[in-house]
Amino acid sequence: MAKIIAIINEKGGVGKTATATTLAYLLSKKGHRTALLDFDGQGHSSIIFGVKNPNKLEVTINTLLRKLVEDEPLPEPESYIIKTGCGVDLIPSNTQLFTLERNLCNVDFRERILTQYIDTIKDSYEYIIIDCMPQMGTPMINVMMCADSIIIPTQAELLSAQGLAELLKHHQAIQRNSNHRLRIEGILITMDSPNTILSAQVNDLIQRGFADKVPIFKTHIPRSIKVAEAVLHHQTICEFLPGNPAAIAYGQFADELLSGGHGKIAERSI
Ligand SMILES: Nc1ncnc2c1ncn2[C@@H]1O[C@H](COP(=O)(O)OP(=O)(O)OP(=O)(O)O)[C@@H](O)[C@H]1O
Repeated sequence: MAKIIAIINEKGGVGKTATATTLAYLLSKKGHRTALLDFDGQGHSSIIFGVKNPNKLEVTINTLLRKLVEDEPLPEPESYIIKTGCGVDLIPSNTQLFTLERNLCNVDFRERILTQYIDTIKDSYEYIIIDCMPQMGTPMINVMMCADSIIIPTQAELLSAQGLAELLKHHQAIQRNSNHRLRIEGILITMDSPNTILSAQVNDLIQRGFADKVPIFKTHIPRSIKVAEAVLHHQTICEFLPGNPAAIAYGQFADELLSGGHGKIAERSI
């Protein structure tokens, strides 16, 4: 049965998609049966994994959730799960997902629709990685209800770090009241520019604010323009340029995650 790991931060542009796609890629390369659920209406994970125009797809996660709400049978997974070239199975998304919050508002047990869906594919994988949308609300509560754990990418800048406290409150409430197994794998610092004053200050802020509350990955992902360039080639940085410092750091992050050795003290590993 799959471990469900959600990549969450309600702030936009902090590296959720880069982290979700790269982690899924690395897990698959290590031989784990891995699926990536694109749970963001922007469909960026779908695009990185080779979907040219997500809005032309017939079946996306939104279609599947709508069928569950309307008590209709789901199509066979083989008919809609996209087998990507890099070995990851993709459950795609497109702009229809932006209507999910509104469509769920009068639905009974609306916080558990995604759990219902995940239950239908969970036995086929070792890992299901969820790339989340940058906002809280019913769709994100659905994610926290079905996930085993969450990773919180945070850009090394002040405004990104400030949103963390709010997210931790949501996590605590859901863990206490509904999904007791939901744990935080850790905060992952992304787009870091080591050796800058800003990076040192934000790192210090995150340490002082959170190190006694949640684990912080020792590995930081450095900023590299090549991460954005890889997207143009529909690839993650690890496939596009395995020797790039961000690719190497993502590899170290994946090892840290799998070894369970990510502690509470963040030391620079790069
Ligand atoms: N380590 C990095 N170095 C440089 N650019 C990066 C890095 N990681 C991500 N980016 C770029 O930063 C932008 C935002 O990253 P990404 O899409 O992963 O963030 P996100 O949190 O998923 O955004 P959103 O909230 O909009 O879904 C993208 O253009 C991406 O290519």
